[in-house]
Amino acid sequence: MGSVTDSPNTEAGKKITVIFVLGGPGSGKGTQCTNIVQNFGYTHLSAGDLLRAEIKSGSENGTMIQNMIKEGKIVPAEVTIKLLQKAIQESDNEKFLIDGFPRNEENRSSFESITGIVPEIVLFFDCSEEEMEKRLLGRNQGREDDNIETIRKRFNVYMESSLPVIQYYDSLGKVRKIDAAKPIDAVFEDVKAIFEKVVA
Ligand SMILES: Nc1ncnc2c1ncn2[C@@H]1O[C@H](COP(=O)(O)OP(=O)(O)O)[C@@H](O)[C@H]1O
Ligand SMILES: Nc1ccn([C@@H]2O[C@H](COP(=O)(O)OP(=O)(O)O)[C@@H](O)[C@H]2O)c(=O)n1
Ligand SMILES: [Mg+2]
Repeated sequence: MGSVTDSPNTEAGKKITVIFVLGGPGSGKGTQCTNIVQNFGYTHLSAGDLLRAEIKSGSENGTMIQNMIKEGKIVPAEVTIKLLQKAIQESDNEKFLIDGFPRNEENRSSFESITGIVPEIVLFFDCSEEEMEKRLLGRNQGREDDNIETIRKRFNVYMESSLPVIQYYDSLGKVRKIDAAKPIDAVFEDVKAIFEKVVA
């Protein structure tokens, strides 16, 4: 599992396409991934959802993950990558949206060295902190990290650790930046224009 093979994007014997979906907390990553799945046949893998499911499953890492999420910190890459690999291997699909990952340099470099997978493109949902804060406070999904104290910590982590990853992919010409401050439908119009150009 997870071995690097001759073909860069091969996992568990199948050729796969990966698109990373990045942007600040509350920028609309999950919302737009749902739209993309319905229109373009990708499978949505949210790193945050996989980590929250791991807590619920009673896994031995559950308490550690829960504490990290409450503090807005990034869980060690090894843990998140195992969950992503398992989800990829269990899926019949070959096209994946990986949402909320990689969130720091350790996520990025470990994923690349462990799986050998490089993203086709990176979608970047660009939104002001003020708008993201408003959305997170109104999200109403009962998340323990959607409170103002943790939100501020998540914004700091985003600025310090996640933006440099986006800049790295930008230097490789992979980033497709989207104005995420617009209404959901208008953002999706821009997303569609990008996907219509992706050769899958
Ligand atoms: N373009 C938008 N305009 C207004 N609200 C939005 C928009 N996109 C998403 N939302 C809302 O903002 C909240 C955060 O969206 P979500 O997709 O969960 O973001 P992320 O996964 O990036 O944290 C949700 O309540 C969602 O319904
Ligand atoms: N690659 C990742 C993604 C999320 N997480 C953790 O999960 C939390 C929630 O991530 P998420 O992607 O569900 O959050 P949103 O950006 O959707 O609001 C993060 O604040 C981190 O604590 C992580 O540790 N590593
Ligand atoms: Mg999300």
